[in-house]
Amino acid sequence: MKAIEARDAVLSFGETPALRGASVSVAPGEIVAIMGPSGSGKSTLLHCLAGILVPGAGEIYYDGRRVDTLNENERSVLRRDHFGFVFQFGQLVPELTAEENVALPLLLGGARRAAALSEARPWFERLGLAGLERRRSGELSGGQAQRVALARGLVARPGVLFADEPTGALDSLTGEQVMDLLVASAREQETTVVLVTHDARVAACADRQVIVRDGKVNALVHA
Ligand SMILES: Nc1ncnc2c1ncn2[C@@H]1O[C@H](COP(=O)(O)OP(=O)(O)OP(=O)(O)O)[C@@H](O)[C@H]1O
Repeated sequence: MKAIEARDAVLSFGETPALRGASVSVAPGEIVAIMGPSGSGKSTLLHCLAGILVPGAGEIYYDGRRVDTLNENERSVLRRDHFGFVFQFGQLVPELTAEENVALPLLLGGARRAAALSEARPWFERLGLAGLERRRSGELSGGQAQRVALARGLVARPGVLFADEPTGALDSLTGEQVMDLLVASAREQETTVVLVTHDARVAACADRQVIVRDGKVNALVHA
């Protein structure tokens, strides 16, 4: 199980400050929800933790390793080999079948096609998607597509799963089902989770909630 941490992260987009010294420490195997008003810096903090953006000041650590000092290529290898991602709109590759989408992180990690597909397939049963393996994303409901995206985020057993509004495009019942599956699967494979959400019911599924305001993590709520 792996820890992820931001220490005093500062980041501006041009003149717009997005993070003004944001610190958050997520323990190995912990599920943390990042809440806060629109524009407060939640996604920017998630992107810094995930090595997508590099803060102008401050430090990011994954499993005790400094992330923000890695170069672009090193960060992209780190993301590929250690992190999983789920976004608001599943962002499945439309040309690929559902099972090929799930297998994608394994293929990018160098697995052979047959091995990757056979690791991808059990996820369909596990997430209630049996029979949909050969569908393309245009032939899936929003909830089904998001479960495929969740399987893709977890298939390579990442150290950390980053989820940015994973239920934001779903109705509340479907969102609840996706969250239940996310939490159960992450716990089962001991994946640490950093989740951005506006939805208090989604955040309540986490072990702990942190609130971002004006680019700082300034309140802690224990679930
Ligand atoms: N690519 C960008 N270019 C310029 N400004 C940006 C960019 N991304 C974010 N910002 C600005 O940085 C600040 C923080 O944005 P961020 O997306 O992190 O907030 P958020 O809390 O995730 O918002 P929301 O809940 O609305 O998604 C905002 O003022 C936003 O306008």
